[in-house]
Amino acid sequence: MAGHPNLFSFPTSDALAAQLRGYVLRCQNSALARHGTFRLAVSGGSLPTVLAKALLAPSNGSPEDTPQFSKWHIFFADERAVPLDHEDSNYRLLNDELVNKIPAELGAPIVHPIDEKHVDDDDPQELADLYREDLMREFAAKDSVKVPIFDLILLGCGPDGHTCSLFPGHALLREKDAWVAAETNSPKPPPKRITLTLPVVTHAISIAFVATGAGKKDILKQIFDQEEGASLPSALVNQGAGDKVTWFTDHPAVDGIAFPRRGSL
Ligand SMILES: O=C(O)[C@H](O)[C@@H](O)[C@H](O)[C@H](O)COP(=O)(O)O
Repeated sequence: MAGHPNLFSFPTSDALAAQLRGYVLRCQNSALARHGTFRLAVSGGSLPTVLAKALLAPSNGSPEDTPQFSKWHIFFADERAVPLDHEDSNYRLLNDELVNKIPAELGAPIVHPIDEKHVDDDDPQELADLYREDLMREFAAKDSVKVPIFDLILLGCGPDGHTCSLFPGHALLREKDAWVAAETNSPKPPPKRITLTLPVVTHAISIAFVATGAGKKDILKQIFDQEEGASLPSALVNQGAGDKVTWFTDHPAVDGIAFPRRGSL
């Protein structure tokens, strides 16, 4: 994949949110021009809160700066195998932080949750298979496709370098064919989850990470600056998707990273 990921660092959370808004809306606008809908996937963690700050800010009134939520299909980059109203649910988090706060005049997105009937299964494979079927309906209704091509995937990066529910050293990192995989042994609780796989993540048109705070400094240094970081899940996204990847960070998170970084998009 051509090019290097774009690493941006911002002085404040307001500055980051403003740039993230512009980026997401550019992704939206080109997706709507291409196929009339905006298909994205989001992670859990701190991402939904930052995304809400970005998207619920007032528009400057231009069509380009307006989220057209009724044309959005939101999937989950990863989800925990818990009921949808559980405090660990990424669906609940996204609703609480963003979806339930969208003003009526901006329309409502279609959000694609996991199938709640299977959250108590011992093995989350059925959950993963059902989520794949949902993706098939959206991405492969007319033509068969090898992988779904999301317009945008929004990711977090854990302090161990994980992203989605793809954890360092897990066999899932070698998955080549499946779209959605089951994780039964997540080091970050809860242990049972489903996740998009690396091929799906790296085939997206655009991929953005949001990683802030001094707690991310050591892992970002490994991911960007050190060979030992090359096998970390977040680094594998960088390698697989190159300059399709944009990192939104703050200054404490990139403290000590050697190569130049740009301050605004
Ligand atoms: O559901 C999850 O657990 C997340 O999707 C996970 O991959 C998250 O994005 C990272 O752990 C970063 O989390 P923070 O943004 O909170 O650091």
